[in-house]
Amino acid sequence: MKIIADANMPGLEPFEALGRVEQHEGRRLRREQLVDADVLLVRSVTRVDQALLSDTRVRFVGSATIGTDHIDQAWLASQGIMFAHAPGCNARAVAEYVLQSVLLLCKKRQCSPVGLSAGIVGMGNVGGRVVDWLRALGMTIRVCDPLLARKGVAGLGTIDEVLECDVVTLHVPLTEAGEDATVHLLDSKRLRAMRNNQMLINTCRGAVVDNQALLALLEQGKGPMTILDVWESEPVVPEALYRQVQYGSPHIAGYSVEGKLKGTEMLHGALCDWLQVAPAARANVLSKPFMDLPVSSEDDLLSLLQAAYDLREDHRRLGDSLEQADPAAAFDRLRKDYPLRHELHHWQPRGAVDPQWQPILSRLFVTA
Ligand SMILES: NC(=O)c1ccc[n+]([C@@H]2O[C@H](COP(=O)([O-])OP(=O)(O)OC[C@H]3O[C@@H](n4cnc5c(N)ncnc54)[C@H](O)[C@@H]3O)[C@@H](O)[C@H]2O)c1
Ligand SMILES: O=C(O)[C@H](O)[C@H](O)COP(=O)(O)O
Repeated sequence: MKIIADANMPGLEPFEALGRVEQHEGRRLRREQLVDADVLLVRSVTRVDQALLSDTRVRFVGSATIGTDHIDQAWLASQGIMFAHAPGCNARAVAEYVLQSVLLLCKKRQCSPVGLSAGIVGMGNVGGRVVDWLRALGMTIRVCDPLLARKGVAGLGTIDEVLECDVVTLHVPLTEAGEDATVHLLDSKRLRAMRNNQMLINTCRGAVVDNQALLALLEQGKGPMTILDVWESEPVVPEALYRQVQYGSPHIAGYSVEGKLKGTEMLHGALCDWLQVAPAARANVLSKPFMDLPVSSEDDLLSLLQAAYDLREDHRRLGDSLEQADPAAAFDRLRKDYPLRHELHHWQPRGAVDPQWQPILSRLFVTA
């Protein structure tokens, strides 16, 4: 069996027991490279559709990502090609990014997040965790998720109610059709209704926010304080927009070691199920290193998060990449050569905990 996988996919060793693994650059993958492949494993930069797979031998496609907007699932189903992805794999990494973003923005505004309102758009794997963590931090929560509302989940608001909150964070899939389509969910009108003492964080997909409208607003000194991990024109990041946001990063909110490995591991499980073979036993988990917990202020919590991962570094690196001759290639290189970054549960917390900070810290250090 021939397995073609994205070059940025770690942890492929277990697949070697199932077939011959070849890695290729995901953004440049061509149909000719797949003609005699049986299995295709991608990340978000490969568009998987008829143009890529017609007249190939591929019968199983896996995407080691949460998002699936790059996959034409209807076409795969029509061809009887099995599809699997990795829901929730990097949700903790994204939630840690969002928590750090909230603390960074509050620090810039010289305010405390406690008592501020947080509006969460989309309450799935990531949004659900963000709701739980920001509530534990002492923020009041409003959520908009029309799909959950139709399933009977109570207490949800409308998008426009949620966009009134002090902090707005986006966690929806990118969808282009239907009444819940999310493309340009934050269009020019909705963005213009936001005040400049609000904060906006986008870690889902660039096109959920109309980037041109956002830039126009920010250039006039209006609009919310903004953090963008995702950009409408990736791998191109408009320098003007980068200069206007408080922090910007190259689509890496989910790039923890654990999140990436879990994505690959979930695909391995799905492929073994499909092949009806038992997955090989996994190696024992190593004991966890200690991390001291002197948290008695928001600054301490921010330092703790930044000891594991510092968003300001990603912002600086993205800025440097925009100075290079080919910024789009530099964007991809930043992602390919991304430094090792662990989720907080990689460490074992040590030391007395101030009761005020217990709710959030207990959530950060558990594995679930
Ligand atoms: N930046 C990154 O590295 C990164 C990492 C992981 C995920 N993501 C993106 O974040 C998205 C969300 O991740 P997730 O794991 O929470 O996905 P999920 O599928 O678990 O949850 C998405 C939620 O959005 C809701 N939703 C759909 N349309 C909506 C709308 N119009 N308004 C409000 N809610 C709506 C759904 O009902 C669902 O509850 C993914 O689809 C992916 O595109 C980005
Ligand atoms: O949807 C996701 O899971 C993330 O956006 C995705 O993992 C980003 O990383 P990439 O797949 O592009 O390497």
